[in-house]
Amino acid sequence: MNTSPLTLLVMGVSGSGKSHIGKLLAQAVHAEFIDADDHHSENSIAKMARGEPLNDSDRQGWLLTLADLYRDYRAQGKDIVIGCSALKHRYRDVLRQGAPELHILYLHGSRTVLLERLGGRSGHFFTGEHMLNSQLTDLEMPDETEAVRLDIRQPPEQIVADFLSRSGIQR
Ligand SMILES: Nc1ncnc2c1ncn2[C@@H]1O[C@H](COP(=O)(O)OP(=O)(O)O)[C@@H](O)[C@H]1O
Ligand SMILES: O=C(O)[C@H](O)[C@@H](O)[C@H](O)[C@H](O)COP(=O)(O)O
Repeated sequence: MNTSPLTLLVMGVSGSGKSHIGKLLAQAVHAEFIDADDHHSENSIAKMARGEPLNDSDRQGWLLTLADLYRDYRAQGKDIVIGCSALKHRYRDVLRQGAPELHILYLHGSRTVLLERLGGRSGHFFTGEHMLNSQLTDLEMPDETEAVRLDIRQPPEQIVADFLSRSGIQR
């Protein structure tokens, strides 16, 4: 059995279920869950609160921080699940700098379902429809060699079970 620390990423646009599924996945493998949203700079949070989408330069330091988190957890022998949009190939390359054996769950959904999900959520700093549009424009979907892609219309428990079986993770 492989005992090296698990490094997992749950990715997708806003409303795809990264936080919800990421927490369930972390429970299932007894790992810690980290929400990338908790690591945005104050500037980025203020920018999103004004309804302005983030750009590459806003995301750069944030992604490096997340890569460092993967590195720290690996160094301590601890399993970690991060929920992060990780929209572009080069963003995921930054994350892999801290986690060379990153297992990725890509949560895929239509714009219609995503908007429904965002509409059902309250108390979150990210709400605008045009912000979702911007993320869908930025999104560079991973292919099947990079990630396990699952449909967000499935029940959360099913998504977690399918991901674990398709990525061959046993914990
Ligand atoms: N597979 C699913 N089926 C039904 N509802 C879901 C599913 N995944 C997430 N949700 C719900 O959709 C909303 C958005 O999920 P959330 O985890 O906040 O997304 P994200 O972190 O990607 O923005 C939440 O209300 C969450 O409970
Ligand atoms: O790359 C991005 O632009 C972000 O990840 C970011 O804008 C994120 O989407 C918001 O912080 C909302 O958080 P959720 O994605 O969890 O809804």
